Parts: sequence; structure tokens; C-alpha cells
Amino acid sequence: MLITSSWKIDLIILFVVSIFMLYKYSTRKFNYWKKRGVYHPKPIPFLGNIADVTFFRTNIGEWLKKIYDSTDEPFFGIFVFDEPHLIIKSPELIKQIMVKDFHNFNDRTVAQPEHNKMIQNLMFFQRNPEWKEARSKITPVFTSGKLKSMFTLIEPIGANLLSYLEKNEGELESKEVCAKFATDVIAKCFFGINAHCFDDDEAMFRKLGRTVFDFSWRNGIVQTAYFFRQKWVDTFKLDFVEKWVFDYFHEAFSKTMRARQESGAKNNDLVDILNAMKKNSEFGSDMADLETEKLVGPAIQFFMAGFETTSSTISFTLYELCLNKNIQNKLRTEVLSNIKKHGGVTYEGLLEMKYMDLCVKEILRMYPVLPFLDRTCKEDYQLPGTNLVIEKGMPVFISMFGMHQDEKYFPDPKKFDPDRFQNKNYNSEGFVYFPFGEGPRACIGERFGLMSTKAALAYIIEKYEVEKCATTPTPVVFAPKSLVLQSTVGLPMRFKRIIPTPA
Ligand code: HEM
Repeated sequence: MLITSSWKIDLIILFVVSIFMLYKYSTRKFNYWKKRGVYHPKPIPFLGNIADVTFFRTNIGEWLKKIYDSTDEPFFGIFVFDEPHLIIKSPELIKQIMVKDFHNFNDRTVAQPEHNKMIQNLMFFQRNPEWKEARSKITPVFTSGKLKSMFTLIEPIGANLLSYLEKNEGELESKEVCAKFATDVIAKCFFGINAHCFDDDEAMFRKLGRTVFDFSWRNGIVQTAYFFRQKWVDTFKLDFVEKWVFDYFHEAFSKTMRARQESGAKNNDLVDILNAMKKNSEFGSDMADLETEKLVGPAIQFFMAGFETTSSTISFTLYELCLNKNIQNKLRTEVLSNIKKHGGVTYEGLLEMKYMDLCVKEILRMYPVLPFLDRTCKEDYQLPGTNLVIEKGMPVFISMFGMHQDEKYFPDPKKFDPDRFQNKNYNSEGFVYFPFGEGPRACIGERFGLMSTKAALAYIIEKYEVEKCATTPTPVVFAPKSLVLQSTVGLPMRFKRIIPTPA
């Protein structure tokens, strides 16, 4: 006998008391924002405001946008399960945090797993001071000269893309076509490997890409935990992507690097650049060992950060072009005259394509592949012009998707209107448009991503008309289990070869 003479009643009492205690525990911080006079949507016990993401009813980008749209406050609080998080909405405050006071917000909130050295050393996950050191060493990989050299590696992949389209003309899933292109480009430029994605649907690098980014329960749960339940990552030793993926990348890169060192061959890729840096001891004396994560890390990081972002941007552009024929025709006119002037799709030619630039800018506004930014507050911080002190360790989020779709900044936000970027700087006062992030921690591969995106578009648009077909989704429905913005059904469309008219 415990409490009453019936063990059944005892059990019920114990159950009710346990639930009550759990309820009390999960709601113990729920007056955090109220006490500070900060607006916050009403949280629910155990889940806070993250129920929709927890049950995979929506993805993180759309969830944050929905909360962003629910208030006009310049900043507001939410609860992720039981933990308070701050969302910044004011463009001026975003600028303050991302740039002016970057020193106090120079780490992401994303977990840095103790059990996995490889993930720890990926730049996206790195914390300071390691991040600062790694970033300054890797920045020279993306100078104009190196990009221009890497462009020569993209040209043959452009030819493969066109012969693939020629063989498979008609209805195609454009996201898959663009994924093949982006995978081949990244494998070639960063791993020195021909991935052969256009020849083989089951090519190994393509499989790796699917494993990392295809929406699955595994990826949905683990990748959400990395951003919102960092403690689980260490407790359950969760790997951002499956371990075999890292092992494969590690092996592939190390092999190429070793072969290159032995043969002395040069290829204009990351392998050459890192070999040269290693020779000059730019990575320090501990880098004598070829297999170390610090050398392989950048290649893996570039694959993970560059493959999905680039392929999505190309395919979302094709998607909007097939829905907006007049814009497609205008872009083709520019591409054709540029190709005529430069004798083909060239590095210099791409830089001159003004309308192409507007189209890609507008796509990245409408479909920012990574739809939110995150930073951690390093030390207690008085939010300028407010009474709020952001406490040390507070996760701070920015809804990029919310800002980019806010009609206050972008009238008629669902309309694909490249001309809205014509002679317009949206970030003059504060930040409202930042598809590559902002400040010292912004995307390091922006210029590479834009170069490969524009190259693919130029190759395709020169030779093919893209058209809506019966399975083209209108509008796009974003996958709820995905960290990045992805269409649930892909982006099928018709590729119709343009028959040149005789001169
Ligand atoms: C259209 C293509 C791309 C888009 C839209 C994109 C977007 C982004 C965004 C939003 C961030 C976070 C920035 C922040 O927190 O302020 C980021 C970070 C990053 N991106 Fe990209 N990216 C693209 C292509 C690439 C490519 C091609 C590479 C590599 C070659 C790359 C490498 C990285 C890395 C390493 C980071 C982490 C930077 C750091 O923590 O210092 N990205 N990217």
C-alpha cells in the first residue's frame, strides 16, 4: 500500500501527479517574455510554439514566416519546447546584430556535436575562435582568379547537361536535372572527381546528395534537433547526416589529394588549392597528416552547403520562367546576344548578363533555399533603442522567408518580377533582402553559387524553351520535413528544343 488501499488508485494518482509535474516543468519559463514586456504568441505545454514543426505539418522556414506575419513588433519572443528564443523583425536591428555587433553574435545556434569531430570542423557548424581561423584560411579559395579557373571545369559539365536534355527531351523533373548538374560541378571543382551524374541515375555522388537532403523522417528529426534541441544531439549522438556519407567523402577526397601529390598534376580545383596551402604550411604544423578533418572538411562543407542551394536556385528559376513566358523570352534575348558577343557561355559573359542577375535575385527573394538565419548571443546585450537585454546564450532567429515575402518591402510579393531589383538597393536603411546571409558569417560560396547557377541557366535557356506541363505544381507546396525549401513533388516541366531559324 502506497497512498490508498487500492494499488489501482495509487497508480492513477501517481500518473496524474507525474503529468502535473511534467506540465509544471515544461511551462516553468513561459512567463519569460511576459516579464520583459516582449510580445510572444501563446505557447502550449511541452511544445511551446513549435507544434507545427514537431508534427511535421510545416517546415521551419514556413513556420517562422507564419509567426513573423502574425505581428508588427520589431522583435518578439517564442518558445521552442520550453526554451525562450528571440526573433528579430526590424531591418535596422537585423543589421545591428549581423554586422555592427557581429562580435557578440558570431556563432550560430546550430549544434556542434561533441561526438563527431568531422561535423565540428565544418565551417557552418564551427564556433569561435576556430571558425574565424578557418574562414580566413578558406576565403582565398573564392577569389575572382580561382573562380575563373574553376569555370573551365564547369564548361564540359554544361555540354553534358545539354546532351542529356537532347537525349531526354520532353517532360523532365527539372530539380533532378539541376541536381545532376550541381553535383557534377561540385564533385569536379571541390573533389577533383568526375561524378557522371548525367550518365548514371545511381551515380554515387548523386546518392550522397539524396541522402543528405531528401526529406525523410530521419533527416527531418535529426536536422530539426540540430537547430532546436541541441542537447539531444549530444545525448543521442545524432549525426547531421549518416556517417557513411562522411566516410565516403573523406575517402574520395583523400584519395584524389594523395594521387595529385604523387603525380604533381594540376586541375584548377580545390584539391590543388589546398595542396598548395598545405605546402606553404598555411594550416599549421598539425596539418602534416593528409587525412585530418581540417583538409577534407572544406570539400565536404562545400558539397553540403553548395549542392542543394545551387540546384534549387536553378530549378526554381526554370519553374518561374516556365510560368512567365515573357520574362523567359527577355532572358533568352540577353543570353543569345551575350553568347554571340563572347563566343559561348563564358565567365566574363555571365558577369555582364544584367537581366539574368535580376532574375536570379528575384528567385532568391521568392525561394530563399535556406529560409532563416540563426545566431547565438555571446554576452548580455542591450538591444539598441529598446529596454530589452538579450541574455547570454539566447538563440536569435531571423525569418529570411518572412522578410523576403513581406509586402511592406516587396509589393505583390508572390509575383515573379525581376525588375523590382532594377536600380534598387533594398538594404540601404537596414536588411530586408539577404539570401546569402549578411555580415562576416554570410555565405562564403556566394560567387561560386551564382556563377554555377547562371551558367546552367544560360546553357539551358539558349537551347531550350521550358514550359508548364500537366504535373507542374502551381503553386509550389513546400516539403514539411525539409530543412531547406523544397517542392514536395519536385518541379516537373517540359523542355522543348529551340529549332534555330535559318538566317
Ligand atoms: C544559390 C546558392 C547558395 C545560397 C542561396 C546560399 C545561402 C547561404 C546562407 C543563407 C548561408 C547562411 C549565412 C548566414 O548565416 O549569414 C550560407 C552559409 C554558407 N554557405 Fe552558402 N549558399 C549558396 C551556395 C553556396 C556554395 C556554392 C557554397 C560552397 C561552395 C556555400 C558555402 C557556404 C558555407 C561554407 C556557409 C557557412 C559560412 C560560415 O559559417 O562562415 N554556399 N549559405
